[in-house]
Amino acid sequence: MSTEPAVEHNPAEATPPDTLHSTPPSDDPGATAPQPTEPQLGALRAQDLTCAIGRRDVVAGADFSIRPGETVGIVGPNGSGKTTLLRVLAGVRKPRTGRVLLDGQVLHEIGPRRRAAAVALVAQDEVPPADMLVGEVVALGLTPYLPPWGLGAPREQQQVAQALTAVDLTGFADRPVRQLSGGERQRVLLARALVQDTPVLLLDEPTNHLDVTHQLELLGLVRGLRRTVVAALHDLSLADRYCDRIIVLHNGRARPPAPPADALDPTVVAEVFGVDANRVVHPVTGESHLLITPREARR
Ligand SMILES: Nc1ncnc2c1ncn2[C@@H]1O[C@H](COP(=O)(O)OP(=O)(O)OP(=O)(O)O)[C@@H](O)[C@H]1O
Repeated sequence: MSTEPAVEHNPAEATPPDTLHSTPPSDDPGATAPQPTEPQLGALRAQDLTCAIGRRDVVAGADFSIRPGETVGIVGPNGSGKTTLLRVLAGVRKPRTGRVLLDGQVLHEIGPRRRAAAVALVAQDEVPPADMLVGEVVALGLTPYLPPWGLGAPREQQQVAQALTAVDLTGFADRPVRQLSGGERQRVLLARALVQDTPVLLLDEPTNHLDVTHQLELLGLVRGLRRTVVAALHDLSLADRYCDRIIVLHNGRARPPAPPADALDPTVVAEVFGVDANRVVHPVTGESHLLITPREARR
């Protein structure tokens, strides 16, 4: 059967989900609790990447690096190429020119099984077969780690149950997919990607269909994972709040990843999206929020 080398990142050896950004340093000299180390895997590098559909270049000359464990947003108007770029970063679409390096290896030269253990993509509006059970869909994320016909072990069921709990779908494993709402289906697909336990997680519009509570929970969850996350997002305020850096796509180009305050500077937002952006301080939390308003609102 498969002659692919052993996977590099087996969930059986994976560290339990931990918070990358939120663990404060201990000031107790006697404290023995181990501090989480920075993730070692999941460095993505786009080298002079041109992504095309047919003969048309959708994004040209993209050149950037994403560090292991970073959460990077991709924003841009409709049709600017967010999905196309994500699919190239996932290895499911070949670039027209340039290459993607994953931990120094050319992504498109890695075999499908090993790639599936390294990169998970939650596509926009994917609809799993309606007659599958929720647990079966989530278990598909374990496929790269299993021997042929290896599904069904208690350990796998436990991993599926944990992932469903992480996306607030405890007890859904035996529900048919056809009985789910759009938002619940979206969270099942995220659970599948969680059990896939890859160093890199690519999300295409992950908050589509989600109510406001689950939008915030989902982005908080993925940001707390010790993984590299790249997410295409339409909501600039959410991108501003949850991303370490943001790539803005505009006129066929990808601006280099920059911290939200720079990437979503009011001048950039006005030029790219034609709306006004203002930073305001939340009156209760004191946090900075990006406020988007239509241009005519100021007239
Ligand atoms: N299968 C296809 N055939 C031809 N053109 C396509 C195809 N898929 C996408 N395109 C075009 O490629 C461009 C980029 O599409 P893409 O889906 O990557 O944009 P996007 O930024 O993700 O858009 P949205 O915000 O609407 O989801 C668009 O102009 C789109 O019309």
